[in-house]
Amino acid sequence: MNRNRFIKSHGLGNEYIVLDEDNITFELNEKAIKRICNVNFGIGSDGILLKVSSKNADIGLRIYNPDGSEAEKSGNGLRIFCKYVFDYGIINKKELTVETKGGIVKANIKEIKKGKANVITVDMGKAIFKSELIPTKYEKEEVQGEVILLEDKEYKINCVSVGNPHCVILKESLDIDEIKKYGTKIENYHMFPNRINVQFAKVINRREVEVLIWERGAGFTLASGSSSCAVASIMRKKGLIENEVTIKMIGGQLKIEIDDNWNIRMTGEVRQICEGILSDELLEDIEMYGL
Ligand SMILES: N[C@@H](CCC[C@H](N)C(=O)O)C(=O)O
Repeated sequence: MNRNRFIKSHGLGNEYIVLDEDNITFELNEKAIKRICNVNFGIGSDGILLKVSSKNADIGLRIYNPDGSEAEKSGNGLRIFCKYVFDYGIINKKELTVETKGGIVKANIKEIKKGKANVITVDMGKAIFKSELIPTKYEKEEVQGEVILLEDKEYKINCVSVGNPHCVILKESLDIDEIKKYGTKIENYHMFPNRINVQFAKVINRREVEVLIWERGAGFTLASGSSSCAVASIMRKKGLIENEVTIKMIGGQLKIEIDDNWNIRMTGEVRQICEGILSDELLEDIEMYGL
């Protein structure tokens, strides 16, 4: 394989660049991540997925946000990564395990189109509602319906971890400008020591939910797999939905299933955008300037 080869794919408009630890000639540090993810000075992406080895699973994955921070888990990231290892013959089976910082997940290539993985299911693990494990600084056992005040706005928040931390706000109507304005304030709210991903969610009916997303370390995105799992978990806990629900986002939709023990399964499409080589000039600029 060529040195510094990358592929770029998206899950419902949530885009990721995939790199292989054994195949890059530079250190994937904060400077490099920021520049590669920048749309003007790099390729542009909602994050980077780095293939690493694993002793405990078929393969390992590290997930980076465009601000250089590392995430424990990513739903779209996992489906994109599984498509990559399947399409490029790195793993030659339809059922595989992937080790992330947020735990080991089991994935299943559900639909293959022209020899390439198209629809993928991932068992994302359990929804965790315990405040300190999310983590939050709340002393209460769980953060459900807690009120926060942000300058001129009050929100009732509900928190959950699906491997990474989420803050779900139930709304009667969804406003993109509002999440763009308050997303960053909620992400960085002082009660969230590791920051948090934010969702505004509206129930359409017991099987359909509409969601807007503000991602930790990435900002406003068109879709998010772990956010979909988080929203479904909170809504299920409140008895607002059935155990199988379609999460509708700007970029597309995902099917989320939650069993009685809070195990979450996510199913959705992934599409490749392009593949290429990071140029020597880009690597020189990372070295010299960062972003
Ligand atoms: N887009 C992702 C979530 C990526 C990680 C997130 N920004 C975090 O910091 O936890 C998804 O599809 O789940």
